[in-house]
Amino acid sequence: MNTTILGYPRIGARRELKFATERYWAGKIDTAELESTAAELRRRTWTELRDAGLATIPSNTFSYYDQVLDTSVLVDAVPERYRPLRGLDRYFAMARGEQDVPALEMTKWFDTNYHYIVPELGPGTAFKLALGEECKPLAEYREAKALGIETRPVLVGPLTYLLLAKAEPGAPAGFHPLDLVDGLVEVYAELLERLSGAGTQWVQLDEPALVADRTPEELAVLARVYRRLGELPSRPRLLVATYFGTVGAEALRVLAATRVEGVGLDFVTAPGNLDALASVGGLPRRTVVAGVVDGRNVWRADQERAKATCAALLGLAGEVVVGTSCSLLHVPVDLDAETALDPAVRARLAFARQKVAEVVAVGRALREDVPAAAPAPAAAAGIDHRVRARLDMLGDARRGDRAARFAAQRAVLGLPPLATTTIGSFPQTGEIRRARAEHRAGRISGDAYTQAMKDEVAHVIALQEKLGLDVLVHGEPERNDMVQYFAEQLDGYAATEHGWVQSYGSRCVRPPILHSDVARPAPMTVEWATYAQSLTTKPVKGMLTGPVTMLAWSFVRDDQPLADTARQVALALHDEIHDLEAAGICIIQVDEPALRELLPLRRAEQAAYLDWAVAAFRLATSGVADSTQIHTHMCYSEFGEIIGAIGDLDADVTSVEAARSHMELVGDLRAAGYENGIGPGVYDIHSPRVPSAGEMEENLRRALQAIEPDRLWVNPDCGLKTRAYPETEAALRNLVAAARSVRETP
Ligand SMILES: Nc1nc2c(c(=O)[nH]1)N[C@@H](CNc1ccc(C(=O)N[C@@H](CCC(=O)N[C@@H](CCC(=O)N[C@@H](CCC(=O)O)C(=O)O)C(=O)O)C(=O)O)cc1)CN2
Ligand code: MET
Ligand SMILES: [Zn+2]
Repeated sequence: MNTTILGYPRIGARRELKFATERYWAGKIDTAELESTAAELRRRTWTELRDAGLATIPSNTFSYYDQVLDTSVLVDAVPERYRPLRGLDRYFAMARGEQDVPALEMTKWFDTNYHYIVPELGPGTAFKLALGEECKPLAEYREAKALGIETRPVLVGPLTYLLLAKAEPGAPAGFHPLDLVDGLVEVYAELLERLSGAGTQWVQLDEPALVADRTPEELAVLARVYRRLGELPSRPRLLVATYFGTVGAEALRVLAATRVEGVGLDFVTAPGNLDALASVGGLPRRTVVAGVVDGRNVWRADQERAKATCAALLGLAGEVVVGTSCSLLHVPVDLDAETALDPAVRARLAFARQKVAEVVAVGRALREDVPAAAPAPAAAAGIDHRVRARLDMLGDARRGDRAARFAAQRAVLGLPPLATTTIGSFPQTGEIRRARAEHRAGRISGDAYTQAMKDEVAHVIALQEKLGLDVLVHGEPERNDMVQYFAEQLDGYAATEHGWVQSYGSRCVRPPILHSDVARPAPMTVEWATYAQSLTTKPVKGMLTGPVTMLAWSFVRDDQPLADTARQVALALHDEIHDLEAAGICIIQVDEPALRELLPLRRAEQAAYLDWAVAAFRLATSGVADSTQIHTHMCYSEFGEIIGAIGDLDADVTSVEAARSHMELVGDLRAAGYENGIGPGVYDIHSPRVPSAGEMEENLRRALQAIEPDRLWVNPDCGLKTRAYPETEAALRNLVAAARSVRETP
C-alpha cells in the first residue's frame, strides 16, 4: 500500500528557519547563510520522511514565508511597486513592506490559523514562469533528486490561487482575478513540462477551494484548467489535493471528466467525502489519496478506523494511497521533544513525526492485511461536575439596553470624540522574552520575574500618558501568547514546550491542548490590570481572550461538540470579567480575532456556528453593569459573512483590522445595522513601516463618512507585540496627532 503526506512543517524542529530569517532581516546574516540553513532544513525533512518509510515524499513544501507568495513570485504576479527590488529583498518586501512600499495583504488560509499573502492581480497582470533557480518547484525537485530522493512537487492549484487573489486597487469594477485563468494555466503548463523534463513523476496541485461552495462559473474554470493541463503531451501525473472539508459531487464529476490521475480527499474533517465519491460512481481508474490521519489536530489516529476507511475506498478507486487529511504544516513537529506533558495526555497525542509513522503503519496494516498495531487512543477526559452543573443552570445571557449603556458609559468615562487607544499588547522586547525564558529555566525567581514585568507595565503606562492616548492598556508583557497565557492558568488545558506551529512568516505559536473540562481555579488577570490602573487616572482596559479564539488557536478535544467546550471557556471568562469589574476596571476587552476563522467553509453550516459562537461571547460578557464598557477586537478577516454576527456580539466597541483594506468596513458594519462604537485600524502593525499622521488622518476622514465622531475610535489594527519600540512610538505619536487634527477641524 502506497503512503504519503500532503506537506510537512518547514520552520524546523527548533524553529531554525524563524531564527535565520529574522537574523537575515536584521542584517546579521547574508543571503548565502540564510539559503544554507534553508537547504539543510529541506534535506533533513526529505531524509527523515524517507527513513520513516513513507513511499512518496512531497517537495516544494518549504517556503521562506508563504506558499501563496511563492506562487505569486513563481508566476511573476509581482505588483509594479516591488519591481525595482530583486530576489529575496523583493520577496520579503511583498510579504512585509518597506518604509515606502506597503506590504501585500495577509489573510487566513481557509479556516486555519495560518496566514497567506494575498496575490494582487489586475487586467495588466501578465503571468510568466520564473526560470532558473527562481523556478522554485523545479529547483527543489532537483535538490531532492541530487540527494537520491524522488519527490512530488506541491503547487498551489491555479483555481485556488485565483480564488484567493484580489483585484488590485484601481482595477476596473468588472474585473475578477478568475478572468486571468487562461494566462495562468499556460504558465502552469510550461512548469509541468519542465518538471516532466527533469524526471518528475507526480505533481500535487492543492485545490482546497473545492471544499467551499462553488458557482457553476467557477466549476467551469475548474474544468478548463484541468482539461488543458491534462491534455499536455509531456507532463507528470497530476494529483489534485483537496482538504479541510467535503468536495462537492459536482466538482468531483468535473475532475473525473479530465485526465487528472489522482485526487486527494480529507476523510477526517469530512467523512462525507465517501458519499461524494460514491455518488459519482467512484474513480475507478484513478488514485485516491485518502486523508485518514488528521493533519490539523494532535490526537493519535484510530488506526483501525483509518484502515477501515481505506478498505472501504478500495472498491471506489483504482488505487488507494494512505495519507494525511491535509499538510502537516498545522501541527507541531515532534512529540518526543515534549518531556513535561502529563503522561495520560501525552498518550493521546501525535505530532507531525508521529503522524508520518501512523500513515506508514496504516499502509503496512492494509498491505499485509494485519490489524493496525496501535490500539485506539484512550478516550477523554477529566469531567468537572461543578462546571457542568453551573452551565446547566445558566439562563439567557444578556446585557442592558444599548442607549442606556451608551449614556452610562459616557458619564463614567468622559471620553472625547475619536477616542484613541491600542489593541492591548506593546512590543514584546528581547528583554521581556529573555526574562520569561530565564524564569522558565529557574534562573530567576517568580518575584524577580513579576517585578520585571511590573516595571514594563509602568513603562508602558508612562509612555501612553506621554503620547496622550485616551484609553490605556497594560501592554501584556506577562503573556507569552494571548491564548497560551490563559490556557496555562485554566484547568483542562496542557501547554507544550516545543510545539511550535507557523502562523505567518517567521511568527509561530504553541497552540495549547484542550483535553478535558475547562475551569478557572483562580483569577488570571486581575492583579495586572489593577496594578496598571493604580498608575494612572486614565481608564485602563482589562484584556481577555474570547471563547471562540481560545478554541480556534488551541488543539481541542474532539469527543464533544465545540459549542459545549466553548461554553465552558465562556464561563471561566465570565467569572474573570466579574472579578475585573469588582476590582474597579471600567473597560474590558474580550478579543475574538478568530471569530471568522472557525466559520464553516460551507454556507449551509455557517448559521449554526455563528449561533453558538455569539452565544459563547454573550455568556462571557453577560451580567456586567451598563457603565462597564465591553470592547472586542477582530483581525485578519474577510468580515463579509460575519458582519451580522459582529453586531450580535453586542460589544460596546469593536476594533477591526481595516488598514490594509482601506476603511471599507466601517460603512459595511453600519449598513448591516451595527450601532455601537467602531475602531477601524488606522494603520497596519504587521509592517515595520511608520505611517504618517496625514495618512491616518485620511483614513479617519474616510471612516467619518460612515460613522459619528463619538462612535469612532482611533487605534492600530492589531496588538503591537511584534513591533519594536522606536517604530511603535513614532506611529502612535502620529496616530494621536491624526485624531487631534480631525477633532479640531472636522
Ligand atoms: N495563538 C495566536 N495566534 C494568532 C495570533 C496570536 O497572537 N496568537 N495572532 C495572529 C497572528 N499570529 C501571530 C502569531 C505569533 C506571533 C508571535 O509573536 N509569536 C512569537 C512567539 C510568541 C511566544 O509564544 N513567545 C514566548 C516564547 C518566546 C521564545 O521563544 N523564547 C525563546 C527564548 C527567547 C530569548 O531568549 O530571547 C525560547 O524559549 O527558546 C514567550 O514570550 O515567552 C514568535 O514567533 O516569535 C504573533 C502573531 C493570528 N493568530
Ligand atoms: C491577534 S489579536 C491581538 C489582540 C491582543 N490583545 C494584542 O493586542 O496583542
Ligand atoms: Zn488582532
